[in-house]
Amino acid sequence: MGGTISGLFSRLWSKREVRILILGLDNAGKTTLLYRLKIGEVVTTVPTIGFNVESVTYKNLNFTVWDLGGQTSIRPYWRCYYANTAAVVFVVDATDKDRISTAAEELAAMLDEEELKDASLLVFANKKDQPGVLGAAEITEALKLLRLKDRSWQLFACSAVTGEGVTEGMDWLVNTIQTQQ
Ligand SMILES: Nc1nc2c(ncn2[C@@H]2O[C@H](COP(=O)(O)OP(=O)(O)OP(=O)(O)O)[C@@H](O)[C@H]2O)c(=O)[nH]1
Ligand SMILES: [Mg+2]
Repeated sequence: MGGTISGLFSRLWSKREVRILILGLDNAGKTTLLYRLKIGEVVTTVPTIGFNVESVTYKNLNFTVWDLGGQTSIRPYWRCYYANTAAVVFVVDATDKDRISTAAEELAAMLDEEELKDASLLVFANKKDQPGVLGAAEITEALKLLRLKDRSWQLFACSAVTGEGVTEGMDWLVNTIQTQQ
């Protein structure tokens, strides 16, 4: 009985806030993704100075989704948001071949952080609506994802603009978070 009650409480508690961070370099499409999740539409964005935060209900889970600015000068502040994060959605601009290595460095530094050791990782290779983008295999390689240890991760190609691939990624995330709780 006690187990049932505490199980119920933990489910209620987890319903209160599943905290998700959307991270990635500037111009990756994080804010576009956030508002696609929130309102299902493409919004006109400006570079994020600071953050946007929205409550998003997806498949009966209530997420608090933080979209942090990705500019070089803002990245040092990402760490202020790491505590109690269930999952990181790392958005890569698949058209940006020149900066994939920078994205890889930022990802590696982030995953080294103790506060994120239990966080799942969803990588979105964004802007797949554009021609000649980096493929999933190339991004997996560049981000060294196959070397990740003790981490639930998955990569999906998507377009925050057309919506293609976003549901597939979010479904994986919901399943992963639910099985971990
Ligand atoms: N073609 C295409 N453009 C996209 C896609 N997602 C975002 N963009 C565009 O990329 C630009 C940057 O998008 P944002 O969502 O503002 O990028 P961000 O990652 O929030 O950038 P910062 O706030 O500076 O960190 C905008 O012009 C978007 O319209 C996509 O899937 N396809
Ligand atoms: Mg933004």
